[in-house]
Amino acid sequence: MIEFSRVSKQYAREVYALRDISLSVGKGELLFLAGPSGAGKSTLLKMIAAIERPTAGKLTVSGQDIGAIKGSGLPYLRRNLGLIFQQQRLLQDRNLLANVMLPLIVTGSSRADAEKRARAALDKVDLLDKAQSEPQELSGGEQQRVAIARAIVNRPQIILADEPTANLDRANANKVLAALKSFHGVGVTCLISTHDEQYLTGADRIVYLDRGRIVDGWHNGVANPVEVSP
Ligand SMILES: Nc1ncnc2c1ncn2[C@@H]1O[C@H](COP(=O)(O)OP(=O)(O)OP(=O)(O)O)[C@@H](O)[C@H]1O
Repeated sequence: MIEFSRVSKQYAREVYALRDISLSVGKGELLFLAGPSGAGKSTLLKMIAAIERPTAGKLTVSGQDIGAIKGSGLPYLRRNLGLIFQQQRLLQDRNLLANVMLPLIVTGSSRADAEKRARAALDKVDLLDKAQSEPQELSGGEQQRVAIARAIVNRPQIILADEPTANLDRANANKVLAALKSFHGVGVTCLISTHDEQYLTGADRIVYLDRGRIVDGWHNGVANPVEVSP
């Protein structure tokens, strides 16, 4: 479903965020992307959403070639993606229900249908009782769970979560990960990035990045020297 074939991303002349990445992610897989700050995790996730494009190699997502996708193809691609990125803050002057309804309203759902589905999404992240609260009344972990509800309300096939546990204590981080894993449990493909090794225990599949390359492991902030990427 997601296929990186010798993909590189070069931002400036000397800045390679990703180098020669080959990676295949199947439908319904749960994959953790690990690696220290600056390893290229955000860039890799942004490329799947065509926010950034490869500068070499080929990336396909659900059969679409990301390097070749035109502006008119982006809404179709992104309808199938649930994005949980740091930059996408919640609207502070609207309650949780309105925040989660928004992606449905902008894609033309009726208010009644949007409300029904937004309530179901809030229920899945265990926040239905706070539907009328405003974001600033919530803890960081609760805000992150609202962001998950907003990302999944369109029933995407793929969820991309960039450091969803950043700035959370262990208990809240575990709740956020449990919410994400529950969507994986119903067949959604999930890619989750983290620079924090403690959240990787029990993960089915971990891809370690270091300085833009896939490496075979990474412990206490240090990459194992053997590279598995060609
Ligand atoms: N828009 C950009 N322009 C130039 N360089 C960039 C840009 N975005 C990222 N980079 C560089 O690319 C490299 C990889 O960055 P990226 O944000 O993908 O890493 P990361 O693993 O997600 O790090 P973090 O955990 O800190 O978010 C870094 O050296 C970064 O400085």
